[in-house]
Amino acid sequence: MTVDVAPAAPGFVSELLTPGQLKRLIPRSAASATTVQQARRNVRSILQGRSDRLLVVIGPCSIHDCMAARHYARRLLQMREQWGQELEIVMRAYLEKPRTTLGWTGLLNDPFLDGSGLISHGLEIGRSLLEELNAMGVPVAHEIVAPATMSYLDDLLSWVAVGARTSASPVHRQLASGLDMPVGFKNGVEGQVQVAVDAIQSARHPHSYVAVRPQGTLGVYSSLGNQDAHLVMRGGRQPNYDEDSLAAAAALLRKAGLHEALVVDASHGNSQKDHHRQSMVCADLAGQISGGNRSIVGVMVESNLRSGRQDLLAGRTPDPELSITDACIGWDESAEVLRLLAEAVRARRSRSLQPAPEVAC
Ligand SMILES: O=C[C@H](O)[C@H](O)COP(=O)(O)O
Ligand SMILES: C=C(OP(=O)(O)O)C(=O)O
Repeated sequence: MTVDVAPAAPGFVSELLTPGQLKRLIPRSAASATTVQQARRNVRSILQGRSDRLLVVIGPCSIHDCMAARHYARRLLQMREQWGQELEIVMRAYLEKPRTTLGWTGLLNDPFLDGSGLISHGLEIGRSLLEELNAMGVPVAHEIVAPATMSYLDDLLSWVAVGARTSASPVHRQLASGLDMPVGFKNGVEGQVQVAVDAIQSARHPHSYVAVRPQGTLGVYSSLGNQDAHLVMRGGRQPNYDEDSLAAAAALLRKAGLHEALVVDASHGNSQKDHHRQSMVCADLAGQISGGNRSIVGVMVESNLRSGRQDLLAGRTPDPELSITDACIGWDESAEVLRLLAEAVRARRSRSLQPAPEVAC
């Protein structure tokens, strides 16, 4: 939903707390800090090939109801425990949405789902939720849409995406170069992979750029470069999760001197926005992984408590368990996808434990 009544006059409408003030108001607890630090370390090990587990970023396309998000997280925690040997499960807790044209832009921007755009409330509600999820032991993922809001949330995030609409953005690349967490750059909406490879190369280098300081003023930030910037294959006009497309992407990474680590998004261009296809994409990826593919290091899934999506209608409270942005797979299907991916990791592991076939001289 967007504001359909133009304001009387353009201009600033309210003050925001500074990032430092919000972090003092809603501090990161010791339990949360442990969740974040462990998850970042685990994801880095996977991306760098030091762990043979699979990163799985799974959860709602967007969060619009905090109770439902907590409920989802409690279920996901059980999955994290059940499949911890095979999977590093990180919850998609996206609080901002990039839109192709118009539409609801996420809990941070419009927490009351009515176009009132009370961002100051959105930041407080969003930060509290992320703190709670981490304190439960569930690490979270987010997409960087508005660079300025990252300084309000960065200490609570274990993985972030730069989306298909922003991988080419110099500002996002610079910001990624200074983040202390793995950043996945998605291929472009039309399916262009090179733009994300270029982004990774840029983000791995040091940059100097204008950034929001904890005190809320602007400053020049000098980054060291982010060695955990990596590629996310999300499809475009055509899916790109098949063996040939992934091999072509791995070749582009190799050519650029980058490690061949691929996270594959089962949704978006890879499902052609039909949520039912996500399980099929995951089954295909599970087959590639079981077959020994080591460049697939992660999978993304859009999943919610209930399958499908709903329109956000003025004056009607939406179902808390059903997506108001992209359609998602429901809980049972999600649990099945996680089982399948975990088994694929086991199969890949057992392959590498088998003695190499004898070669006749
Ligand atoms: O994942 C969410 C959507 O794909 C993204 O926000 C764009 O959505 P839209 O094309 O409906 O605007
Ligand atoms: C917008 C998203 O993805 P993409 O950038 O791949 O369209 C998303 O994951 O919410």
